[in-house]
Amino acid sequence: MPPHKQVSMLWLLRYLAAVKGRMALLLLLLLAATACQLVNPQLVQRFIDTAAAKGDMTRLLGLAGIFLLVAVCSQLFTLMLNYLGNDVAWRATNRLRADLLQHCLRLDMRFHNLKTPGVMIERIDGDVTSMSNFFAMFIVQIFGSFVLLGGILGFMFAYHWPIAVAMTVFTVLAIGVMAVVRNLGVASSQAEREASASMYGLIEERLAGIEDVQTGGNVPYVMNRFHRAMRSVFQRGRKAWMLRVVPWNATVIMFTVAVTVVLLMGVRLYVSGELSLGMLYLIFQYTQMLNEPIEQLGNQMQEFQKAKSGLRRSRELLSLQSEVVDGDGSELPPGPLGVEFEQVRFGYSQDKTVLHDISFSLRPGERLGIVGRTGSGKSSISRLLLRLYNLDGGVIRVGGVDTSTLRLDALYRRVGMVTQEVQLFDGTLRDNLTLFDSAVSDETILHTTDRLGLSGWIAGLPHGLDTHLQAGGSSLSAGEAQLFALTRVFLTQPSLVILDEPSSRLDAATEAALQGAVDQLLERCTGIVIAHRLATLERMDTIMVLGEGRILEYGARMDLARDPASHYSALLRADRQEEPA
Ligand SMILES: Nc1ncnc2c1ncn2[C@@H]1O[C@H](COP(=O)(O)OP(=O)(O)OP(=O)(O)O)[C@@H](O)[C@H]1O
Repeated sequence: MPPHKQVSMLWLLRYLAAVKGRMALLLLLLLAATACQLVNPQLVQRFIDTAAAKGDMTRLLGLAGIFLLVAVCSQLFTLMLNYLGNDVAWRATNRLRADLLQHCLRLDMRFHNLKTPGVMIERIDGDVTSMSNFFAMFIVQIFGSFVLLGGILGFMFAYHWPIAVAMTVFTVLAIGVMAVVRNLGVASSQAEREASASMYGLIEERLAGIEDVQTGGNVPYVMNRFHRAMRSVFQRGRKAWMLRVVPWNATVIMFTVAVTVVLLMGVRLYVSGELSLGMLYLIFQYTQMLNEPIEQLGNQMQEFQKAKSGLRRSRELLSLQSEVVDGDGSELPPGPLGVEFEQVRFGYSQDKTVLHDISFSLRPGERLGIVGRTGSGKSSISRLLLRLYNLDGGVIRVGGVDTSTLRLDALYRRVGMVTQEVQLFDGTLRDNLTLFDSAVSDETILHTTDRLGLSGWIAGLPHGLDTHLQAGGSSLSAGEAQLFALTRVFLTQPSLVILDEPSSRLDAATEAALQGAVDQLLERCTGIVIAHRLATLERMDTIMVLGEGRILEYGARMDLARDPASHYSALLRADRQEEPA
């Protein structure tokens, strides 16, 4: 969407529709508060005129009593209005936040590769927060301001039309000026939000890589970039603020002129005896009161400008489509799933092909080991199998079904993956193992860990399954994280499992435990193991050797191992020579 394209506000109505009952109550309260505001000056006018005419004391006391009652009610209504306005804002914006997050979670990896988490936080929360006041009060206050303006001018026309005409001219002019200048700040407000999104991105990125920043002595460089980001936020923020306050300043000047004109007209009429003192007060008071709805309209225009850039960005985000589209099939055959790649071609960007013409086929229950140098495309194969990206060409079939025709959840239910990076969530070990699925009982977990030979590890933790783990992955060592990830996948009972092996060396005991767990896992499903250590491949049926995105070799492991001319046996020889060292 081009940055300056007009954005319709109508899609927001969807969010307000959910709170329409509360909105109606808000409008009722507003009408009641406005009525109180209009009535009170008239009570004072009568009070002044009665007092000036040395009228009845009981009537004066009565008027004072009613004035007090109306003033208290007006205050109460305003209080309730504020409360309800905030309530509506939170309800409506929380829905929008949830929609944005859900949408982002479904967007493809190409999108996520380009955005840092900091930027995403700003877009999901920051932009929406900038709209919250707009949600709460915009419609209500715009409506309320017009009702109040209408009421004031209506009464004035009933009392004295020339002054009413002067007030109307001023009101129309003031609103007209605001309508013309209201769009001034939108582009700069958007630029301000963009600058602040990249500042959050920078903070997040650097904190995520805190170890590298500290050990690499990069703090001055990071601070330098941070200062530049802050300067950009400040400069853009200042410009946006200045452009936002223009409408407000314009009306303040016009208002001062209007009050002077109306006051002069009123005083002249009072001196000539055409107006009572009470009426003079009423005219003065109503002219003063005009300021409030006009200022309110100005404020709302400012909020509108702030909201509009957030709104535009949220709308833009919501209109992005994931390149990976859910298919409509959900049927995969029972039992271990075969895998077939047919002339698969893929690149993360247009200009570089990472996988060329990859074709192979795995029978259900078969175990494939993939080896190859760093960057040869091993992990990319597993990402494609899980449909994290679309293919540039070819077909991938799982269980004989083209994965692009499958529903993603149907695929993920049957395929498990253990990567080198294990993501932990803030919660107990149990929650992390079951991914918050309370249907998995403790018995199943313990039975599984027992089978995998991991019960000793869990028993060694301070609170067993209730041990609290921190988000990220820092509370587990590399070996523990791998054991943990295997258990997690085991519990989902996959029919096809992909293991992206850790490259770090584990101690002998952990390695033995890990190997045992892998064997157990692969016993009941088809397995693809991306191996960095050739020892892991001893239990594989088939070997694929990848080189620069092409299959250099593919065949039965035993055959390749026996053939001295094969890449695989060359790798085995190199591995054996390395070992004594
Ligand atoms: N998210 C990405 N965006 C762009 N290019 C990528 C991305 N991930 C990987 N690549 C590139 O694709 C190529 C293959 O990467 P891949 O991760 O599949 O290699 P690999 O064989 O698994 O490597 P390793 O053994 O180091 O894990 C590399 O050139 C890499 O730079």
